[in-house]
Amino acid sequence: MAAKFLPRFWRSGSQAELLDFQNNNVVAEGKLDFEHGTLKGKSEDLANHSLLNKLLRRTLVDSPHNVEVLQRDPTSPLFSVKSFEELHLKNELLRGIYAMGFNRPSKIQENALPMMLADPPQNLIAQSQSGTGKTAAFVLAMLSRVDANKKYPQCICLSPTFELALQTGKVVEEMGKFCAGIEVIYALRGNRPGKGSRLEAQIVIGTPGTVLDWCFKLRLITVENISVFVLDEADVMINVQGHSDHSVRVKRSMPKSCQMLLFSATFEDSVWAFAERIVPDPNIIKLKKEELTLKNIQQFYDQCENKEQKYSALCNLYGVITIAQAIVFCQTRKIASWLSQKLSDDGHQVALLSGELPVYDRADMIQRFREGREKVLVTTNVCARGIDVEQVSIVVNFDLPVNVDGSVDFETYLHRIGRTGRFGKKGIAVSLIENFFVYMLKEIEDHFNTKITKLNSMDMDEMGKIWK
Ligand SMILES: Nc1ncnc2c1ncn2[C@@H]1O[C@H](COP(=O)(O)OP(=O)(O)OP(=O)(O)O)[C@@H](O)[C@H]1O
Repeated sequence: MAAKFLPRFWRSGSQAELLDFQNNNVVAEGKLDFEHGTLKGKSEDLANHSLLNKLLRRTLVDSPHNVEVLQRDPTSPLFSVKSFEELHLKNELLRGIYAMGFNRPSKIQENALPMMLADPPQNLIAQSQSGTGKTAAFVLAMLSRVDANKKYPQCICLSPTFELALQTGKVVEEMGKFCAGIEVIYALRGNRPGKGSRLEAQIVIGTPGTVLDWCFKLRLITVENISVFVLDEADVMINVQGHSDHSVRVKRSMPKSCQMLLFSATFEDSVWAFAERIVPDPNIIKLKKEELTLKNIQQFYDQCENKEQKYSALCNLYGVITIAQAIVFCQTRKIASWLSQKLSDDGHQVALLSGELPVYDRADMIQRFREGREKVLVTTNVCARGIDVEQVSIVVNFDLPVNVDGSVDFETYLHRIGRTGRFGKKGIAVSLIENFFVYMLKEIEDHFNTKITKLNSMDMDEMGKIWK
């Protein structure tokens, strides 16, 4: 079955790559799916962050918080499982899960899986941060519900972009590798089976516009046969123009008996309103995000005359920060590339993580950093948001984060710095401030009720103290 299980895709001649997941060879190319919607600004950032997280994630994120469960029928008993065996899965599926190295369900899976696999099927809205096991959970639900003997689409999974759809497909491929006769097909731009052709794959993964076309324009999918409808990355989805409407139209065409599952990493009101349009009578599962804190972080600042003096200060710091690993934050791409170039020209080894880099190159860069092959990463907010590089011990603010009106962006300050002191580890943050902006430090101290200590980067003895 493994060979038959390769993704089917018709080459479109654009840029991204579709891999043959068994052999890791490029079997096709494509591009981020802009199709009927447009991906720009915030939505592109969100989709890229999500993709980056997926590309980089090797293990589960362990949340310290408890799962909150709201049952559609509060009187029915609440089941949770501590092992995959308790779910009475097909043997070949269990083999697939163990082959992936999963020993036991993640926190969210403990509650979500019994609901998702219940008979009669139950609808679910689940929210938890990236990396907590949502994808694995709904892939398992799809694989356990399909009938391998029936050669037509039975599950639909909507993803916001071409790339994210491929990532989900990769999990289906891996988890289902022992499931004989189950196939997945990608409803993505560029992949166009002829009108009237018969689809044999049971699982369809695609972007909303193309799935809609396959259901109604091309009549490749008989909607009455769909028993599981998954909408993944709802928070990214609603930010792509056109995707919400297309998703709602696909959903409306599903039979009443179809199980509806919706997942999101965040849950603002807009995501919630959208979720309610997609999923009737839902059970709801939420897992709080790990909260960032400045508790374990020593904060310093050095006051400088201008950009050049900030640069000298950073050079003086270089020896100290490369004892560990550091991220240097700049306010704009332009400053980030100027800085990394200047540091390299002066013989310092640094890597530039720029928003101009394609996502796969960014992932490579972050991976190199994680492996310790790069010691200093120069970047901007946009690029680094949402990426956790746990071993970072030092954050340097080459520029303090500010909002468009010039006021301090406290949230970004916390996000930049909060990452250094995670899991109880000690972190160090150094902000380089031009004279005119020193007042901002006081605002930060007041806002977080914290202390930022003055440092003189010209005094090497003093610099050594930051590690004490
Ligand atoms: N029960 C489990 N045991 C061990 N590892 C798991 C388990 N479930 C998922 N994983 C792994 O943890 C990582 C995150 O899981 P998954 O991708 O399902 O999370 P997610 O919440 O969907 O995150 P994202 O939205 O970023 O994809 C993946 O590498 C996945 O293989």
